Amino acid sequence: MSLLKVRDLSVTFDTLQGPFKAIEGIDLDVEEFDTLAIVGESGCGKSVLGHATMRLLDDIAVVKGSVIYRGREVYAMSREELLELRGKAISLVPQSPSASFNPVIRIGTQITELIEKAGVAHGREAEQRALTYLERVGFPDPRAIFNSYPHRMSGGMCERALIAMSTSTEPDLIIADEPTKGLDALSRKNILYMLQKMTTGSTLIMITHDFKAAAMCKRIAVMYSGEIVEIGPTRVVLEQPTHHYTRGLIDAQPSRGMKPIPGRHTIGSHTSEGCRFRDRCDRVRSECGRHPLLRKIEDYRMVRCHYA
Ligand SMILES: Nc1ncnc2c1ncn2[C@@H]1O[C@H](COP(=O)(O)OP(=O)(O)OP(=O)(O)O)[C@@H](O)[C@H]1O
Ligand code: NI
Repeated sequence: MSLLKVRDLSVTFDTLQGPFKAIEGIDLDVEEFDTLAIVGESGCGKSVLGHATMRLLDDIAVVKGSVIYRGREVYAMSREELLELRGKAISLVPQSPSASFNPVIRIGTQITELIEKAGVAHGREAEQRALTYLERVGFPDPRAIFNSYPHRMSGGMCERALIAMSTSTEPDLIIADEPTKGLDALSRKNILYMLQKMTTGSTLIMITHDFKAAAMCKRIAVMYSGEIVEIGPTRVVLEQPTHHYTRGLIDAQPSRGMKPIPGRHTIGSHTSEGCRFRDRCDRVRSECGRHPLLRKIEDYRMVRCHYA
């Protein structure tokens, strides 16, 4: 049984300009101890997918489809079940540390509270656990960090504390949203090392722009304009991308000369039929006027292109 099973998931936001479809037709299976990177240009729906998985989107989001965690439908869970899911089973490391830490409450107090709320430990024991996790993420003086305020810490330190907090309840699944965003090269390397160490023994979904970060995951899913366009083992996908968008993204990486993908990433306006990437694709043919399905091309490998 998959740990997480997403079926035909779509999210539409009700906006002043009308309905805005952020993700559509997402199918995903994540096995226990799997590590999956989700990549794609800004606005393609990565964070929306992460939040929808935990039923964290607000009411203006219309969610269709299904998210099944350990055989249970997340969208049919009671309030209590949801609290348990978010407190203990799945942990989201949000895109900006400032969104998860209150700047004026000591780091230690916040981690301790989370541990207590999840029912993992209480009082002194919870505090001790917070200290242990701060130590595990490499703070040489965990007590000093425990007593610090988030607004006084650097981005890299905050991200590290966030990883300590998110793993302190020992969740089965960790969804890390852009853990290396805005960090310098050294902090980035540290955070990736830490994330890898701290998620050993759990399942990880890492949302990222950074292919170096993605490379630490066993599998990679590439999203374009609200859809998954390619998914497979990371090494194979990065070495032999089949979708032209994946190829474009790889060539746009700094290590590959930052060659930009021509054209603009259109999001949310999927009124027209056909492949969403066709305006930017250099092998477009008449067939591309038909919307391609995500289809299997090899074992464990799927792509949404008529010509792959
Ligand atoms: N609450 C909301 N209301 C309306 N639109 C939203 C809302 N949240 C997200 N969106 C839109 O949905 C689309 C997908 O957003 P999302 O944050 O998932 O992108 P992303 O792939 O995570 O991008 P980034 O890499 O910049 O974080 C964007 O166009 C965004 O503006
Ligand atoms: Ni995002």
